[in-house]
Amino acid sequence: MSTAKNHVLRVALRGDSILTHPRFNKGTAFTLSERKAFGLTGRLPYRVNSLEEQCQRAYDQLSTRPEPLRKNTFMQSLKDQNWVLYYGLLSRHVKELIPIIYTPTQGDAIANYSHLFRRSEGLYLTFPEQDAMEEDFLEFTGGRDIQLFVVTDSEAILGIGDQGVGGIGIATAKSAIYTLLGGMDPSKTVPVVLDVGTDNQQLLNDPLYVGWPNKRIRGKAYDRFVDQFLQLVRKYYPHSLVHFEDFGVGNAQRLLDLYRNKHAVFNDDVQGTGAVTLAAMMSAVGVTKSKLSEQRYVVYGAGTAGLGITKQLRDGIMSIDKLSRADANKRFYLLDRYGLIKESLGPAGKIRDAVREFVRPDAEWAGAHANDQGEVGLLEVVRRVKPTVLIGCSTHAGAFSEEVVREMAKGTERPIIFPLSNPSRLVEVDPKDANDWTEGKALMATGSPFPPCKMPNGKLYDIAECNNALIYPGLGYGAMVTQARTLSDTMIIAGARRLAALSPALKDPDNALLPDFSEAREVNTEVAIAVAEQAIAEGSATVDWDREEVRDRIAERQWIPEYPDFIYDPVHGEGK
Ligand SMILES: NC(=O)C1=CN([C@@H]2O[C@H](COP(=O)(O)OP(=O)(O)OC[C@H]3O[C@@H](n4cnc5c(N)ncnc54)[C@H](O)[C@@H]3O)[C@@H](O)[C@H]2O)C=CC1
Ligand SMILES: CC(=O)C(=O)O
Ligand SMILES: [Mg+2]
Repeated sequence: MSTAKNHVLRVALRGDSILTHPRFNKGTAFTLSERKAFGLTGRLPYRVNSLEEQCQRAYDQLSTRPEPLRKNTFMQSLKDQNWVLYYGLLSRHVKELIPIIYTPTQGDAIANYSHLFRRSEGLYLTFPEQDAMEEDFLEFTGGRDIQLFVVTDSEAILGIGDQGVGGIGIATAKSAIYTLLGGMDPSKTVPVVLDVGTDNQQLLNDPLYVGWPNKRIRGKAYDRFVDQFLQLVRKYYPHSLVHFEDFGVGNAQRLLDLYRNKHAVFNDDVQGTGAVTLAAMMSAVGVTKSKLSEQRYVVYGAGTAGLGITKQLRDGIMSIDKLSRADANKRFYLLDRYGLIKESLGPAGKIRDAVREFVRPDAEWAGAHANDQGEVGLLEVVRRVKPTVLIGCSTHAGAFSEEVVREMAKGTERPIIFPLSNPSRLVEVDPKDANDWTEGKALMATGSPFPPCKMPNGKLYDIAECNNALIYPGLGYGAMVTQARTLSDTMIIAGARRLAALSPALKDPDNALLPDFSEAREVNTEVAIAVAEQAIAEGSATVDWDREEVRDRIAERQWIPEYPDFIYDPVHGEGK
């Protein structure tokens, strides 16, 4: 709740109102004088605890719950009660608890949202209520200083598809990560779900489903609804950042392109995933002592993340190795459900406009082994292309089979293999298997956490977690804190380069390609600094800081989970 130690806050609430308000509640940590001033003496047991003691107690309670989903519901109820304690606990156990409040466990919580539902959190904008959207928006935001909206329409949640209203759980989780790892003040962040219905039949059949039980709205009506929301944001919060999360493949890139020149918008699945993968790739080519432009990239799953990664790597090749766009594009081979994306898929309507730049010429594939429909599969692509890099974002578990991985290893000394699909069960290859099949030569990164692998020399190889959470809080915070008008491609590349510069593999090539998640807060702060410096350098920042003061300014402003001292002020205090 504070941005600095010994911060003082004037608060207008008292009695039960302050105890039940998660932003202001301190529970047993209210001091004796605060208890008197806020009418709490009879409402609390005698002993005053420190935050440290509260965290210890909460951690003990959490530890009695063996299953991750039960830990997740415990954390959720802690968040409903006391933000400082929730973030205090998380920040003391970052690596252990991120998988509980985020992927993979949050995916299960979202899939069970209507059954686990206890309390609403965030802004629910529902299609049939669109006429009242402005009223609902204003009622919720209540004139508060909002800096960030994290919005989803729930069509493509974390690799588990359309989750209807339950998708609010990704907006709340991504917001919490902004606070935990980026230093964003949680009272200035709004998670939003645009409930435009769902095509998930299981949810539609469920009598307990709490969302709008209707088929998903598409086309112009959908666009108008999304636009209505964006107009409100632009009208009332022109300096805010809008973070799009887990929109479907037909909308993610399209909405980003539509709004990027009108407001500071960011699509995490496209840009965040692209940026973290670029950083991991820079680190991998550092190990192989080669260049980004010298790789042959096979990207399996050309959806939102796959294409976002491809474009970000392509932009990286252009800006770092100075290749032309056309030459950089040629380094990529994309595959989707119909195999390799090549010209002849076009007439059958199997190529999305968005991937056109990366379509391979048919002539190049004359004589290739194909199925009856002329589709060329992954193994054949690997045989012919001899990729140095294989990236998975397909949700096709096990797609990188032993045959594929061994074939790849024949063509390159150190295969760079990034199976990035979430949750863990959908990974394209278990890193342990890829490690065995390549005799420890593979350089790997995954989307969810995996245990280290044993290399033939007996050393353990840590698997980098190439998840956008290692970078998006810093990208967003850097843009937000400088009130940048846009989060530009150059700001994103600056963030990715800073992340790559922190890679443990720079010290020892046997180390992980990215910093460990236990350091994710420090890492994201560095990313935020790089983004802010770039925003200032390119003139998109609206603050008048010198580049040299960025680090100090960011440190001053970051929200940290510590209790401020409260002064009761019924007239001017916060919380009224
Ligand atoms: N590590 C990270 O930070 C991130 C990981 N992801 C993960 O990437 C995966 C994909 O996410 P999105 O791109 O948002 O989904 P998406 O639905 O936009 O893309 C998936 C693509 O894979 C294709 N695909 C599905 N089955 C396939 C198969 N058998 N063979 C070839 N292609 C196939 C689909 O046609 C689609 O184009 C998910 O598991 C998601 O959790 C997404 C964003 C960030
Ligand atoms: C990590 C993430 O954004 C996803 O899996 O969708
Ligand atoms: Mg996502």
